[in-house]
Amino acid sequence: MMDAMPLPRNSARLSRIDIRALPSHVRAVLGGIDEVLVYDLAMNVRFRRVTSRDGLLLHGESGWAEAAPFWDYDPAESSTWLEGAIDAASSPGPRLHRDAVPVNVTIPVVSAESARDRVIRSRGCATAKVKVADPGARLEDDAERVRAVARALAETVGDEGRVRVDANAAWTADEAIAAIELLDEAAEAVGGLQYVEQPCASVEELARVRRAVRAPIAADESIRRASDPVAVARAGAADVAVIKIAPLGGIRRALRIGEETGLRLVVSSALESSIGLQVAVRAAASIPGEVLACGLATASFLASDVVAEPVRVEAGSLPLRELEPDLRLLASPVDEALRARWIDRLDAMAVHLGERR
Ligand SMILES: O=C(O)CCC(=O)c1ccccc1C(=O)O
Ligand SMILES: [Mg+2]
Repeated sequence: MMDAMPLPRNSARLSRIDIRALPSHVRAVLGGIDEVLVYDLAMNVRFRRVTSRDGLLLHGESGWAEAAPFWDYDPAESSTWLEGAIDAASSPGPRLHRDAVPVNVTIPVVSAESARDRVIRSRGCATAKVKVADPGARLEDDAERVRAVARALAETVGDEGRVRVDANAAWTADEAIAAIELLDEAAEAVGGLQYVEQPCASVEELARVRRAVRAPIAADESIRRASDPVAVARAGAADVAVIKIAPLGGIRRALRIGEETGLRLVVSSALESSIGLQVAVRAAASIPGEVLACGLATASFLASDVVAEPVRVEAGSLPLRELEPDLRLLASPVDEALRARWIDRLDAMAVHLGERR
């Protein structure tokens, strides 16, 4: 008889890649990886230009991990995501210092009313990160959204409420200085902005903005997409380092970079499935001492997930869990063209990784 368990609604798609059929240079890079899957998930919100997520899930001696570089990352840049996933699936995990990690609720570019709603339904997050400066968005709408979020937090968690914003490098230095002044004021109900993430693209602009505004500055793209991820810290251009585990090459490499910056750390997601999020939770749980709320509460942006029970915020934190993909999803395979694209991409990433080793 066929498996009688019904598939979840809005089902994710999942397919297997036969490792034995891969070229030897790819198999050499994969090392002890004994399972490679391709997933394809819809998102239920537009996040910048991203409306769906697809990627690879890898299994090895230490469990499951994920490599899901966005399609605008070239093979060289993407190869660090693969490196990190192979490392996480193959190496013993880090020493853990806590069994749950505080997280921020992430507020996409939505109406003020919907933003308020998201804070209230955040399952106890005292910190909110508000996306601002989306292409085509108006600063006044950003300010209104920040104000709604700050007020909702002040009402629900009082003094513990924190609001940070993320501009994804959209502003010039002059635009940033003016916008931050306005948004800092909009966050008045929680005492102003906790920090502004990546207001401008370059380290020089960040440094200039940091000198000109009250709010602290966090670096994200300046770390995650830079040839020298520590340069922004050396230049005195940031107060906080946003650490994305997958693009920075996995738990150990990412945390080493974080430590080298000497800045306060926030571990944040790259919109991974629950498998990748759980690797990032493990990384955040291994940071000794205080951690700021991490940007890992993004599973709710996925319309479906690759595990039977997606990671879920509890009392403002994500608990540590061991997760594995729901293999029943193999009954709804990804498009063959997408699977072929990932096989090609795996090859291209492996070439870069092989050369670096
Ligand atoms: O940090 C968060 O709260 C959520 C993650 C997030 O914002 C993000 C997710 C995918 C790609 C880029 C970013 C970003 O921080 O810019
Ligand atoms: Mg960011």
